[in-house]
Amino acid sequence: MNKHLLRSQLRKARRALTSSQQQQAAVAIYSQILHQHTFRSAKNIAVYIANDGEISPHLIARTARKLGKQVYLPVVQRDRLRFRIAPAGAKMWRNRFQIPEPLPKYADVPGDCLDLVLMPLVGFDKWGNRLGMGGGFYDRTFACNHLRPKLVGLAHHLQEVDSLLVDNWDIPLDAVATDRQWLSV
Ligand SMILES: Nc1nc2c(c(=O)[nH]1)N(C=O)[C@@H](CNc1ccc(C(=O)N[C@@H](CCC(=O)O)C(=O)O)cc1)CN2
Ligand SMILES: Nc1ncnc2c1ncn2[C@@H]1O[C@H](COP(=O)(O)OP(=O)(O)OP(=O)(O)O)[C@@H](O)[C@H]1O
Repeated sequence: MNKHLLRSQLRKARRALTSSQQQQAAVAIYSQILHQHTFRSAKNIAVYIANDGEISPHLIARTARKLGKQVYLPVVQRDRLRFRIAPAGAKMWRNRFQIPEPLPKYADVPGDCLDLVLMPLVGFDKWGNRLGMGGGFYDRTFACNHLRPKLVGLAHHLQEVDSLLVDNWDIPLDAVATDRQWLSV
């Protein structure tokens, strides 16, 4: 199946989850991540604001701050992402995709300054290939091999597919955390 069709089907399935399913999934994924060495050892962690039925990392972000970690959110700059410090209750505006971003008064850094990036995804397979929203933002941001942080996709289990078609610009994930399992690649 081509990326376009698969993307629209998986997005539809994700959006069809009820709010109680979403809440349970957010708790489940939080419990998964909390025990992982990649999370415990990370000092600078990027999360995202859930959109379009994505699994929400808000519980992870809250605990990360309590543990003294610095939490960042992606900001869209031209064709790639930078990561802006997002303290609890940070003031936000919406970007061109209507996703909230912290205001520019908070400092931002390039992706290679982070230890761990929790990434939204539309689909994934057991080899850590990732299907995103189609903008190529994460792929461009982490195209450079050296100094790449740990990239961990967060997903509802229904976002797993047998195998994704891989393009040469696709950057594979180091792991995928779902509401049911932790998959190290
Ligand atoms: N929560 C979240 N934040 C994120 C991403 C993401 O996938 N999820 N991104 C990951 O890259 C970046 C933004 N990329 C995005 C790319 C396309 C669409 C999107 O909804 N496209 C709509 C059309 C929206 C419009 O143009 O107004 C669509 O395809 O229906 C959203 C975000 C940065 N922040
Ligand atoms: N490193 C790169 N250099 C130039 N163009 C790129 C690069 N990575 C991705 N692209 C472009 O981005 C477009 C979208 O790629 P793709 O469909 O794989 O996005 P995605 O991974 O689903 O989205 P996202 O990373 O935003 O979640 C492609 O048309 C591709 O040409």
